[in-house]
Amino acid sequence: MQSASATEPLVAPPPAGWTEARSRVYAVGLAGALPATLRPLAEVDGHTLAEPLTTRTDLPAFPTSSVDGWAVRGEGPWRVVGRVLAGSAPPPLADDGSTVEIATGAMVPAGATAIVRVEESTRTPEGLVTGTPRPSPEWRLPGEEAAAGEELVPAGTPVDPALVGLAASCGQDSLWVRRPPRAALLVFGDELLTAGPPGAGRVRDALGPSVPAWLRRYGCQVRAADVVGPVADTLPAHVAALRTSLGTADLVCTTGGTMNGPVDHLHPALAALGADYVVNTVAVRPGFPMLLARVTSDDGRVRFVAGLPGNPQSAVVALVSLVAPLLAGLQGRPLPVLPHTTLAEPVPGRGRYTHLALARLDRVTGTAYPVRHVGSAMLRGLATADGFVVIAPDTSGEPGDRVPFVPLPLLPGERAT
Ligand SMILES: Nc1nc2c(c(=O)[nH]1)N[C@H]1C(S)=C(S)[C@@H](COP(=O)(O)OP(=O)(O)OC[C@H]3O[C@@H](n4cnc5c(N)ncnc54)[C@H](O)[C@@H]3O)O[C@H]1N2
Ligand code: MOO
Repeated sequence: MQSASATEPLVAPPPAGWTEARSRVYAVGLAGALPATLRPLAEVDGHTLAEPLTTRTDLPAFPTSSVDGWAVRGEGPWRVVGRVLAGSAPPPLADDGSTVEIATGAMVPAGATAIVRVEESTRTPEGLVTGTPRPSPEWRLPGEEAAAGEELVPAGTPVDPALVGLAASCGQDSLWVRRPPRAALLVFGDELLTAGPPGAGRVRDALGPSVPAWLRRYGCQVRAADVVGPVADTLPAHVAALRTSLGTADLVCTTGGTMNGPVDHLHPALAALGADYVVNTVAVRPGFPMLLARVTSDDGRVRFVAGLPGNPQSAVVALVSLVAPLLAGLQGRPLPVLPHTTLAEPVPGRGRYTHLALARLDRVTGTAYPVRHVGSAMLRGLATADGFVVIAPDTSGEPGDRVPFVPLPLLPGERAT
């Protein structure tokens, strides 16, 4: 591991290619994956499976009637010898010509040869049951869905409500999971206003209110107290703010100060903290000065600082490029596979840089349309886009080209109109 004292600048590796940066950051996140803990089912939504989900029994665990009716043995008419409701283990149906009334979900008694639906049965005046069973079985066999011990879902899968329900059906009371990462945000820039209209050389802080929301959509926990800024444009203030945030957060995002301007203190602050770079600058436009650094504390605990460039759209490019793969690794999830989309219109390349170009997806065809107002200082284009099309270095995008697409972490219903 590289380290540096406060007096020597950090050794800056050359710009990483965008694809390489994604996979490097992911691998480093995975190597520092959050600890696995055993949590009750009611608390695991949004966590990540640290062990595969297995079933403790066959599913279903017993032959289960799928209808209300009569479990019969042999040929009818059948003599009624009892009733079996869901929730108990019935005695066997011992004699041909006998039947028990059965409810949906009840265990089918041993010896039953068919089930006649109640609406397809009749009672004789003597109380015997008649009817014709359907040709296909009316009950579910043990192991039809899964066999005892079978792995149903691999480790690394995000836990969602469907998975929680499945785990309960499998007889699990708790699961080994990795928790959502804790993230913090430090906003740098004395020129930033936190209220009112911009003017007279000052701009509104657009990232303090929005980056925590993006981070939450990537599954992070971000407490209001962990959003700090603007931090004063001095090195001691930067170092102190980073040190405090790193005390509780797994990932501290910072905005601004990634370059070498007169008040850009991020790099010297990282040096003062003994951080080492995972990635320092990425050959992507916009967002080139983005970085990810790693801070290892005396107890061996690893935490990360993601330096998001100050230009607001560039900050979001850094989120999708570095922060998303890092978070996947930290949670033990797979590196997100990028879907492909077809370009509806030309998209220029950016020479030897990868170009991440904001685009909107046609909901019906899945085709990508570049949006307008996409300068790195602008957010207007972002607010209408679904994500970014990826134009590889030394290429340009032509209509009909299939290109990777980096989605924004939008929720169902957003961008629907
Ligand atoms: N000499 C060079 N200067 C710059 C280069 C370069 O290659 N050589 N690269 C430019 C690029 S690319 C970017 S991106 C920015 C990155 O700058 P920093 O990360 O150091 O950010 P700042 O200088 O603090 O701010 C840049 C810009 O963004 C505005 N800003 C910052 N924070 C916010 C915020 N929270 N909300 C809204 N706007 C914000 C800030 O006012 C500046 O206009 O560097 C270029 N310079
Ligand atoms: O690429 Mo900067 O990141 O142009 O805004």
